[in-house]
Amino acid sequence: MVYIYSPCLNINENGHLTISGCDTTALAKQYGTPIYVISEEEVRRICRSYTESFQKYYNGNGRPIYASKAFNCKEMCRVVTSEGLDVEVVSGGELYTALQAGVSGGRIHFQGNNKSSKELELAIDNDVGDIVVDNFSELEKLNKIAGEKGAIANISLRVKPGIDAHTHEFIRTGQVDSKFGLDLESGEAFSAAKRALKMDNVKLIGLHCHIGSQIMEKEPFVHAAEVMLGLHHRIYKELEVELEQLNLGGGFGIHYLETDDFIPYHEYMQEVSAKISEVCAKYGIKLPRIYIEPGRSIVGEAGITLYTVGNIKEIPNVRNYVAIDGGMYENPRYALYQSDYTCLIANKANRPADYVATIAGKCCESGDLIQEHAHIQSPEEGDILAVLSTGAYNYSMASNYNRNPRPACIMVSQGESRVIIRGETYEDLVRNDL
Ligand SMILES: Cc1ncc(COP(=O)(O)O)c(C=O)c1O
Ligand SMILES: N[C@@H](CCCC[NH3+])C(=O)O
Repeated sequence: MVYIYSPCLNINENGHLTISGCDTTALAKQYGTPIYVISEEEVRRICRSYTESFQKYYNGNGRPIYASKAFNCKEMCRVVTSEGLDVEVVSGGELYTALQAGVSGGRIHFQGNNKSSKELELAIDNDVGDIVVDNFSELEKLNKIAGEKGAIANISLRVKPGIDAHTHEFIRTGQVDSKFGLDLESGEAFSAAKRALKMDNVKLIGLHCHIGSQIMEKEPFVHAAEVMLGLHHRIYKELEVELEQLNLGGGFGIHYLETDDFIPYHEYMQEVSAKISEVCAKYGIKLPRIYIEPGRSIVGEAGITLYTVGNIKEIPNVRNYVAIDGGMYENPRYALYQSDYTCLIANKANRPADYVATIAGKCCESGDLIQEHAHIQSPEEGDILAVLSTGAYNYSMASNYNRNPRPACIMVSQGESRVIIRGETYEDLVRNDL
């Protein structure tokens, strides 16, 4: 049998996979396939465990921020903010979505390594509480735009702490050779702080770092906290400014396979908070307000994708291709990172997973695979295939490649389901064509 690791998943008396009490085969029938399904309960449970950790380890002096790039839509913004989280956005589009969902500007943190003037204006016009400045050019541009609008923008500085986390090279961001942020070691980040503190239309409120994504160990996070507090302290000592906040980013690993061995996030929280207290005591400085910015660990395991199995091509001594009605257009992660996934036949979930399959999409591309060497139940055309842990970076990275309409997204809770993003239609695909 396939190992079902998320608490929102189960197998019912018919041997069907369920999510938040909904039979996945019934969801596939009601809404069609492919579809993304997200468990609201699971998202809420994880949000709560983060907020409880903040209460426990920081006495509430800080807050988790949901990194909405993992999965951004209006309902998701509503769900996470109703649980007390702030929202991080990384583009004008994500910012607009959060605002449309009713998130107040003050609860939004705006990231991005190359924000346009238009995006910065949108942020200032909506009183975004924390614009995370990536580089000198952006700092000057923002000061000018804020000045023209008679505003003072609250900013943090995105710092590269020089930490090389062990994860896929495409999703590592804290090392010196990175397009993100201001370098710590060369003094670039300190110089940016000095410059910002002299500006009339920005207010420097904090520092930010993010070392990468799907990180399984806690040491790089603990190290990053220590290094960042070193800069915080240097700014205090040499520039006589005690910054209000420190954002240590996201990046906590989740299950994609049964064998994935990552540290549960409350353990990160415990060790990082202990290091922060120790370092602050050593420097004799006040504890800044602490933020973290998880995306994947909030929504990743809460989501699955459902497909209908199409043709099956068994090539003797080569491999078995099991074609599905989705592909790299709605989940490009295998094509990009050869990322692992657990797959199963949802209508045969209690049977042995003794068939080795390559799950192939329907795009015109040989690399359009969702998984290779997947151990699934013996498939037949018309079966429902479920791919687990697709809540993060699937819908948000989807495209219309081959003019495939992006699938709908369904939210489920306590046996009930509702559409939170409508599936695109062919008319949607030609809407902007002239
Ligand atoms: C600046 C920033 N914050 C937060 C995140 C969220 O990371 P994750 O989804 O791995 O928690 C990312 C993505 O890696 C990021 O670039
Ligand atoms: N999109 C990536 C991670 C990048 C995280 C955002 N900085 C993934 O699917 O794993």
